[in-house]
Amino acid sequence: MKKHMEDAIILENVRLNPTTCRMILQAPAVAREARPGQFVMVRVDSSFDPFLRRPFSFFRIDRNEGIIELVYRIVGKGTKIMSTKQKGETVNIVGPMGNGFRPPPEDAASVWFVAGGIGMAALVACMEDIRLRRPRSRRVLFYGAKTHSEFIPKIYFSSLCHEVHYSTDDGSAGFCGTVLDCMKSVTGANSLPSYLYACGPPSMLKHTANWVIENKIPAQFCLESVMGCGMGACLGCALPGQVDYGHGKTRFVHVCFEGPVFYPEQIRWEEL
Ligand SMILES: Cc1cc2nc3c(=O)[nH]c(=O)nc-3n(C[C@H](O)[C@H](O)[C@H](O)COP(=O)(O)OP(=O)(O)OC[C@H]3O[C@@H](n4cnc5c(N)ncnc54)[C@H](O)[C@@H]3O)c2cc1C
Ligand code: FES
Repeated sequence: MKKHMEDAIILENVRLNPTTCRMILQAPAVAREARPGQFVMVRVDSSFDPFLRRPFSFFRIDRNEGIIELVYRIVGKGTKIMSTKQKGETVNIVGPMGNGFRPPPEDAASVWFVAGGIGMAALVACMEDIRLRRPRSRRVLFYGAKTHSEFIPKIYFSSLCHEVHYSTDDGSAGFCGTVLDCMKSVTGANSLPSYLYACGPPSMLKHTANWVIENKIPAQFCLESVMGCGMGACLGCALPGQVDYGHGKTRFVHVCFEGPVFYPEQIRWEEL
């Protein structure tokens, strides 16, 4: 897949909640190639400080209009600078990077999406895509966060799924507990999903992976790791896992070019 570098024009950059922003970018070259689950590397400032580009998933993609959207949580220097950018300014981006989500089988009766915190940023584009590709599948979202103020507004996802279940660690909204416990609480043994997509913090993914493997549910997981180059040069994004290229299995997977989307069997979760 062709990658592009372009100066993307900021069309909007607004807060969705106290710690999360949404940036809309006019980026026709990247948008043309982008798929859900892939990401862009953003140079947050032309001053080269911070020096390394930061990776962000495609939150939404509009190929016809040449627009991509990012939803990002402010956690450090780079994202703080991003949050100060104004409409009309540009940010240099490179992408699309990574493999992206594959669609579920044609006959998948129910597809579940499990989002933990800012992991939701990668799943909205996936839900939108599956709504178009598999209109007969029942789409159910489980959305967990530490506390209610971390949720992004439901206007961004409520029309994409048939059911939404919220959970918070502190009980301030929805089910009180983890998103996996929330899933288990609404699931009888007879109503397991045909397919599952997940994105969130490592501990959430780990527990969800054990659960899908145990219940033989086909799934894809979108993972994060701290990235240097984002394009396979530095090997800094390695995680314990295995990819079979037909001549023996590897011991590590590289999130930027073999991921960020993996089948649960490809990761050594116990070592994460
Ligand atoms: C493929 C991919 C897609 C991503 N998509 C999104 C997204 O859509 N929205 C979003 O908000 N974030 C996303 N992230 C995480 C995002 O890239 C980091 O939060 C960002 O780079 C932090 O930059 P910073 O300069 O603000 O923080 P820094 O000052 O670099 O770091 C602040 C803190 O964040 C931690 N951190 C830095 N990078 C990462 C990382 N890659 N993963 C986990 N923790 C990190 C650091 O260890 C440190 O504790 C994604 C990461 C990857 C690898
Ligand atoms: S971030 Fe450099 S190889 Fe993946």
